[in-house]
Amino acid sequence: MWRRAASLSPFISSSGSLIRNHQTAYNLKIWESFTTEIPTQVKGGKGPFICFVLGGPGSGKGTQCAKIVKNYGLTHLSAGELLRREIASNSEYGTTILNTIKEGKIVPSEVTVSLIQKEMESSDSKKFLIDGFPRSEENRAAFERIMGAEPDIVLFFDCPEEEMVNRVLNRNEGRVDDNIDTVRKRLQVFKALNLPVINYYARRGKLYTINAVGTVDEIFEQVRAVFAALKLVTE
Ligand SMILES: Nc1ncnc2c1ncn2[C@@H]1O[C@H](COP(=O)(O)OP(=O)(O)O)[C@@H](O)[C@H]1O
Ligand SMILES: O=c1ccn([C@@H]2O[C@H](COP(=O)(O)OP(=O)(O)O)[C@@H](O)[C@H]2O)c(=O)[nH]1
Ligand SMILES: [Mg+2]
Repeated sequence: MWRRAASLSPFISSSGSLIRNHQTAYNLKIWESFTTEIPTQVKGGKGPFICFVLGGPGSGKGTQCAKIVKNYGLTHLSAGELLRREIASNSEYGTTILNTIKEGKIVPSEVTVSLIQKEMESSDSKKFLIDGFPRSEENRAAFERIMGAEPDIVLFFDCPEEEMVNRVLNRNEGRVDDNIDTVRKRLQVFKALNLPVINYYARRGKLYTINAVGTVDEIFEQVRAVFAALKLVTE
């Protein structure tokens, strides 16, 4: 079992410097994201803790998720990895998914949500880190509708485009979408479809913006402050 404290720690609520003074690469009105209360769960506290991890391609989502898993024991579900696994398994949607990823577009919500749903429902975990999803308002609505759940918090790794492009082009994981043409398309999709989701969660007081420039450890210190403030306790 795990639980959360009833309010944010003084560290975040009094100084708030980690998030409050940060000018985002995309000029988001992140002041709206501030809340002095822990976000309420739509499921009355009965469902698992859900953290969505958002950010452009190469912003460091996967890298930071690995550290969150190590330090806080959340179960990591990367939507992109689930889709790549589906391609590798030659499933009925494999070719469609592959072509969509090559184009930097977004796979139909039903496909992605059903993969996430399968993972969540077959797991005993009570805390999930959902990485790279939702990528559009339609994705978000489909998750809410199908899962009957909302995230408790959303981390946004905010990174300048030039840095994201450099990281993607140097990633060396042999991905079909890590090339300059696809990454340019992915950045357009990110701005057009993913930023509105990020803004939505800012308005809902669930967004924690992390400055994604710096060393992996420096960035993780900001993440640690968010989790410390939430007092996620594993019992
Ligand atoms: N803070 C950082 N500084 C420089 N390179 C980084 C940093 N964080 C991650 N990377 C590298 O950038 C690339 C993209 O990181 P990744 O975690 O895969 O991002 P995302 O999942 O957001 O696309 C990887 O090669 C990773 O090793
Ligand atoms: O919910 C998702 C997650 C990923 N993708 C597709 O998978 C690609 C790679 O996603 P991933 O999260 O692995 O990329 P990252 O942002 O980590 O580089 C995206 O560009 C999309 O084409 C998608 O359609 N829906
Ligand atoms: Mg990733």
